[in-house]
Amino acid sequence: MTSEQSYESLPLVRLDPDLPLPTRAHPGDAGIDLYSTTDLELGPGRRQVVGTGIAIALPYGTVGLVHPRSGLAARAGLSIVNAPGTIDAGYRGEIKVCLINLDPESPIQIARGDRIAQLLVQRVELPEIVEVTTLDETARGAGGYGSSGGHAILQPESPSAPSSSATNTSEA
Ligand SMILES: O=c1ccn([C@H]2C[C@H](O)[C@@H](COP(=O)(O)OP(=O)(O)OP(=O)(O)O)O2)c(=O)[nH]1
Ligand SMILES: [Mg+2]
Repeated sequence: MTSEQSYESLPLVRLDPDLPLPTRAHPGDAGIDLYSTTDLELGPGRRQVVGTGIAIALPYGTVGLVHPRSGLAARAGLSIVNAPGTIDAGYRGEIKVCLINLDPESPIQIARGDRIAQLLVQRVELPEIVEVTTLDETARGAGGYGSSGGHAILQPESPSAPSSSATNTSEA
C-alpha cells in the first residue's frame, strides 16, 4: 500500500449522475468535496438544507463528518448549522448539508455543482453504555466552561460573560 492509497474503499452511489464524482482535491486530503445539487441564494443569517446527490456505505466503526470548507467560510461567511454533520455508518440516504450564511450583510449565491462542504471519514469507538452510580475521581473533576482560566476575550463586566455561579449547574 502506498501513501496515496486508502486502506479501504468507500462505496458511493451518485443519485444525481450529472454531477461529478466527489473527490479529494489532492492526494492525502482529509476532505472529500461535496457538490450542491441546486442553485440557491442564502440571505444574511438564512439557512437551507441542500442535497449533495450522493449516498454512501460507510464501513461499520466509522463515521462521516460533514465539515464546512474554509475558503467559502472566510470569503463569504458560508458555514454549516450542525457542523460537523454526523453521517451514521448505517445511513443510506442522500447526504444533505444544512448551510447557513453567517455574513451579517451580504447574500451568498450557490450554483448547482459548486463544492459546498467536505466529507471526512473517521474511525469511531462504539462502547456499550454501562450505567453506574459514581464516577472515578480526576484532577479536573466537574470543572468546565473556562474553569481553568485564561479567557482572552470575555470581560467580567460584559453581560454575556458567564459568571462562576451562572456556569455552575450543580448550584441551580
Ligand atoms: O449533515 C448531515 C447530518 C446528518 N445527515 C443524515 C445522516 C445521518 O445518519 C442522519 C441522522 O443525523 P443525526 O443523527 O445528526 O440527526 P438526528 O436529528 O439525530 O436524526 P435521527 O433521528 O434520524 O438520528 O441524517 C445528513 O445527511 N447530513
Ligand atoms: Mg441521530
